[in-house]
Order: sequence, then C-alpha cells, then structure tokens
Amino acid sequence: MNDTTAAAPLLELADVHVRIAGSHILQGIGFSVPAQGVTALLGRNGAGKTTTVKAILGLVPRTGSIKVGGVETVGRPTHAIVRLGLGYAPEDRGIFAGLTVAENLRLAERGGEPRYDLVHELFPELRKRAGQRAGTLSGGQQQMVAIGRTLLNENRILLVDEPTKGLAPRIVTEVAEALERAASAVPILLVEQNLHLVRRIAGRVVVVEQGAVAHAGGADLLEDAARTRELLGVGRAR
Ligand SMILES: Nc1ncnc2c1ncn2[C@@H]1O[C@H](COP(=O)(O)OP(=O)(O)OP(=O)(O)O)[C@@H](O)[C@H]1O
Repeated sequence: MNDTTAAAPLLELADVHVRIAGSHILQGIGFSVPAQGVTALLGRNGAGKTTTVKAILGLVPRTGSIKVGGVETVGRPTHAIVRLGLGYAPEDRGIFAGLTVAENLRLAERGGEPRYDLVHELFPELRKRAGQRAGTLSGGQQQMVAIGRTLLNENRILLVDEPTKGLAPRIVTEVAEALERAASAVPILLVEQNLHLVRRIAGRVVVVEQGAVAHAGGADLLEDAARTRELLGVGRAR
C-alpha cells in the first residue's frame, strides 16, 4: 500500500438518510473512517448509531452516499456490499450457542483462504476452546468468537456494535485487548458506550445526535469533560 492509498478514507458517508415506518431516523449523516485504527461511533441511546451501521451494510433502506474504498454502495444489496470487505460483529454477537467454537468459525468462511493463522494468533483462546459449545463460553469469549469470525475473511474494515454491552468490568478489559489486537490487523468502526474503553483504543470519534453528526474528530475530544457531557450526557464522562 502506498502513501496515497493509506491517506484515502476507507469508508465515506455523505448526506445519508434512513426512514423506517414513517420515522426519519438518520437525517443527513456524513463522516469518514480512515484506513487504520479504531474510529468510535458515539451518541446517546437512540441517537442512530446501530442504524448507521445497518445503513452501511445495506440492511435498512437508505439514501445519500456510502462509499467503501471509493465504491458507491447505496443501491447495492447487502451480499454485494459485504463482498467489498466488510466484517460485522452485531450487538447480540449472533453466535450459534449450540455449535462449537470451531463450527461457528467454519460457518463464517466466505470463500478464499480462511485466515485461521491470524485468528488463532490474535485469539489463542479460540484454538484452545475449539471443541467447546459457544453457548457455554463467557461473554468475553463469545465476543472473541464474534470478532474472530470477522477476521477470518480478507476484510478491509470491521463494524463492531457495542461489544461490551452487559459485560462485567473485568471482561470489558479482555474485550478491549481483543479489539486492540484486531485493530492491529484491520481498521474498526466501533459503536461503544464505554468511554473509558474508547479513550484507550480509539484514535477518532464521531458523535451522532438525533440522526446527524454533532462532532467528528480526534479522540482527544473525550479529554474535554464539559464538551463530552454536552455531547453525550451527564454521567458518561467515565
Ligand atoms: N426498525 C425500526 N423501526 C422504527 N424505529 C426504529 C427502528 N430501528 C430503530 N428505530 C428508532 O431509531 C432511533 C435510532 O435507533 P438506533 O438503534 O440506531 O440507536 P442507537 O444510537 O444505536 O441506540 P442505543 O445506544 O440505545 O443502541 C431510535 O429512536 C429507535 O427507536
């Protein structure tokens, strides 16, 4: 990859609108995600973060422009969009509880050479627990399966939605480490409420407010307690 490619945004949204059942949920969202590191998508409950991720994946009807590596995706079906190199770890993790870790990973293979070496190097636990049923893993381990699956294919970006939701603080630390390891291989757009984790791993933040971008810039925003409170609400600074 040359310098020009590295500097170009990997994902670019402009004037994205989503209307569902008469509700105007996204109202002209626009931001870009660079081709490296973690970009955090922040906002109060109901601001439109998950809908933004679903719009990128073509899972909800949308208008405007969403480019992946310069390719327009609005108007394309989801299966064609993910083939541009999008990995998705949904909020509920979407793993099959009754299947083993190895079976969950195998189901994610999308053609090409699956990158088990990378997945096992980043998450040795998944090799150790290959034969264990995923439903009996801890929340953090299940999250590693969800992230591991997205790394198995040659993706250009991972969309990870609230990976620490409902997890105990010790497990949150495990997941943060897992995300850091994953981000060393592939850039991540991360929806996350835990600002401590965001401070630790994100280089950029995009704040969504009522379906529009209220702020986009460096993660140093979160060092400004007053502005953070203003954008994200009281009690969210830590
Ligand atoms: N399928 C749908 N039908 C109707 N309204 C919806 C639908 N999906 C989302 N919404 C509404 O759109 C708004 C944005 O929802 P979204 O899930 O994107 O928010 P969020 O920022 O991810 O919130 P949270 O942090 O609580 O997960 C909410 O008011 C939600 O109720």
